Amino acid sequence: MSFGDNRGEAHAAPRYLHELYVEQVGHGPPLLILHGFTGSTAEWDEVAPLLMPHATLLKVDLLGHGRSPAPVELDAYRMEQAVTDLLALLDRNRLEQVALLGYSMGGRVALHLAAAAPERVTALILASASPGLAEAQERAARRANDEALADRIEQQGLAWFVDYWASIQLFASQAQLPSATRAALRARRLRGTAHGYAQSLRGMGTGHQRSLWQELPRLTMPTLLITGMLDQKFVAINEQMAEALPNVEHVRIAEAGHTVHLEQPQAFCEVVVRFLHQGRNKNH
Ligand SMILES: C=C(O[C@H]1C=C[C@H](C(=O)CCC(=O)O)[C@@H](C(=O)O)[C@@H]1O)C(=O)O
Repeated sequence: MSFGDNRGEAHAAPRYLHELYVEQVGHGPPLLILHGFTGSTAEWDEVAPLLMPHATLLKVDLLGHGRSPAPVELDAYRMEQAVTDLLALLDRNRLEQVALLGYSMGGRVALHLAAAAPERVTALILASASPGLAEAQERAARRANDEALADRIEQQGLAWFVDYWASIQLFASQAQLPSATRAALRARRLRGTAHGYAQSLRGMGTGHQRSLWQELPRLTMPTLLITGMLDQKFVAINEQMAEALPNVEHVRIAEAGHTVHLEQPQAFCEVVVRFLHQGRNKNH
């Protein structure tokens, strides 16, 4: 399967458009929101009520997650295929343009969509995201790590992986969350499947995508980068992204780590809503 050069067109045919699970709620201009690895539409449960009065939320379960399928073929998970299916979803909903919000892995998908079809994206919100790894050697090493983890997910099973994943350093700040919040996150992750997560990692993992660092300067849509101050790794990545993006604001949220919308939902939504209204005011 061949893909376009990502400059406005992908040659892949929409393959999963009718199988993607989509929820639409809210009132206002459309906001397509994309969850992170091990997430789903339920990822937004804490923030949807705060965002719904300001936007029509188009929540999607990416392949291998939530109530969307987990195909066997790895090409299904490639970023270019995800972009093609999401653009077809917008077409089906007769949405010429949307604002786009992606968290972590969903932010990497959002960046691919914005790079492939910038004319479709009125505003880009990236929460704890990255444009991938710049160096081929980094990508190769990450692919090897992700492949090994994917195999382990399938060998050790879902419960093992969910507990392992919650324990990684990147999510250390979540230890401060109420136990009920952590339990709800664990329950959400357990509603996925070991196969779906493993396949997503093999097809859409950080090491499997191309680097989008060189594409950032041509993304002229208003872009909001959100990171948690306690997530030093992604604060640093997003500071570098902000240097390359031409129309960008980087907001660092206090007392939050990687999953800002879970750790500081009110602050997260205030920043998102202000940014969305700013963009609308400029267009009128
Ligand atoms: C562990 C690293 O990378 C992973 C961390 C975050 C991303 C993600 O989507 C996590 C969502 C969540 O569980 O809340 C994930 C991704 O982008 O696919 C990364 O693999 C790291 O140290 O970079």
